[in-house]
Amino acid sequence: MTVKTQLTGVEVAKHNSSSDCWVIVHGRAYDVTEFLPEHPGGQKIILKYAGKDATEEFDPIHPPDTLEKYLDKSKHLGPVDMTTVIKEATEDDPEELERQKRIAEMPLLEQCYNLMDFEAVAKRVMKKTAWGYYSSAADDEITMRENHSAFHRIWFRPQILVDVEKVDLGTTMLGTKVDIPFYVTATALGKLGHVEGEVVLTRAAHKHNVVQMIPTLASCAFDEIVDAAADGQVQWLQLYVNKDRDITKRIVEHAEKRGCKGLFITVDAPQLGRREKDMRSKFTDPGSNVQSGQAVETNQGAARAISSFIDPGLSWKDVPWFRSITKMPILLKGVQRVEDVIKAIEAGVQGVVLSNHGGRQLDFARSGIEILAETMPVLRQLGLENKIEIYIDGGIRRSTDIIKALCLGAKGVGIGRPFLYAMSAYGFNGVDRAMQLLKDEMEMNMRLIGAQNVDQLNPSMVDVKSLFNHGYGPADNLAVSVYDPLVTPGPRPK
Ligand SMILES: Cc1cc2c(cc1C)[n+](S(=O)(=O)[O-])c1c(=O)[nH]c(=O)nc-1n2C[C@H](O)[C@H](O)[C@H](O)COP(=O)(O)O
Repeated sequence: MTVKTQLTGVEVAKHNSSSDCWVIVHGRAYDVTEFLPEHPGGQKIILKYAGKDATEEFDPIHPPDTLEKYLDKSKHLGPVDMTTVIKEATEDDPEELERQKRIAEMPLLEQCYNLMDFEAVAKRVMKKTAWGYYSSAADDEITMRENHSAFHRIWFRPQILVDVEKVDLGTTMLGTKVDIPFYVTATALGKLGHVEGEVVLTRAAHKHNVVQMIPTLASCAFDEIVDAAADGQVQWLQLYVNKDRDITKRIVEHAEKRGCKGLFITVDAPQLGRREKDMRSKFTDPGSNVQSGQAVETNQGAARAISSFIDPGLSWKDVPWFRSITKMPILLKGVQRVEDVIKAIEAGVQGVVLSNHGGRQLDFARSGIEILAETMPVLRQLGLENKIEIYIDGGIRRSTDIIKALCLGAKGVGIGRPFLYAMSAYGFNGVDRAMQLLKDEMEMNMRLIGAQNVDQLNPSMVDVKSLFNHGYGPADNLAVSVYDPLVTPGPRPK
């Protein structure tokens, strides 16, 4: 008697309704009928794949161990003979054909000379859902543009006749020696841009001896990203705090056990910002929001669909609890005014990231570099400047941005989108080149400013007179081109 070991595609296809819903992921079938109302991304996105293979849609958004971790074992139906699964005949989607043509004509990697080149290429070759999610920022995206344009209001006061034959770009971050003062900051859903996701950034960070901050909302499983690191490679954890503190405690303890050397608690996102490019993509459909039980509105985009667990009740009273559950240095990511930097010192944390989340949260929040310029003089006046490590992120696109930040007192800077774009367009080689370009630029500009190492960078080397004067501010592009050409609304959802 032959033991039936595999389901067939025909059998799975029979379970294709909201009252009886099976899907296939990575060659295995799962009964998700009872899970449907709990899915943070809504029911419709799952029902679209009822009775079918959902792997392609599942992968960029969910770490591989998601079903293992969260779907009751009784719903795991076993392997499917994939040769019996009828592949959806994808009618030739003209937009996809167009995109493939642009990929075929994309510039050679060697033709990318700076981080903005990667953005330009990524915009042309990325899937529009992915571009929409990565490039999106809140409301009119004024803060996202201010993040970079603020650096243009800072001018250098270089010193001359310094022997700069040898220039050392190295520094330490939370006690870790790094080759250049930037780190790969936490950005969610790495597999939207590249099939391997965050592990690509892990490998590039190792090659250039910089730190990687692992996002809570990574596409790759946390352990996958840690396992992809080389021996001794340093990684930090970025944490969105869950309303269920037991889950948060487990995540923090596991990260410490796996060797993470820093806990970066994101404090500027009690609710994820309203990112309209992301919302325009056809990512999610209406469905129930498991945590609050409200229906997730249509077109909330990826951000809203994956962030319903975040606790808006997080407050200063939680900091002692965090200090009680981990020995890792604790830093607050998303601090936006000097009063809160002082509170962070009083609360006993080891550092802050002056950041507005890449403009993806509160529009008209100030740039990290402007908050830094406000903060350091006050800390110096109070004799607190060495009590805490201060990082900034947002809009860092040139090594001169890094140098300006260090002149003003930052320990280092976080970089997000540029490495995502480089990865999405050219994979590991793209991120590798992006990091090398920054290193080469920085070595040259350190010579030109007259500094042999980063410790010599100081406030006298920059003129920040105009920094606080926003003038007309960055152009309000959104009013000009409301519909990003690559993310125009598709046909009305059926
Ligand atoms: C670009 C990007 C940024 C995200 C990000 C995702 C993307 C695609 N996500 S988000 O989906 O929730 O918004 C995170 C995140 O998971 N956690 C976090 O702390 N910051 C998140 N950030 C913010 C990031 O850590 C930096 O603050 C920001 O990217 C710095 O600005 P640049 O992109 O200009 O370098």
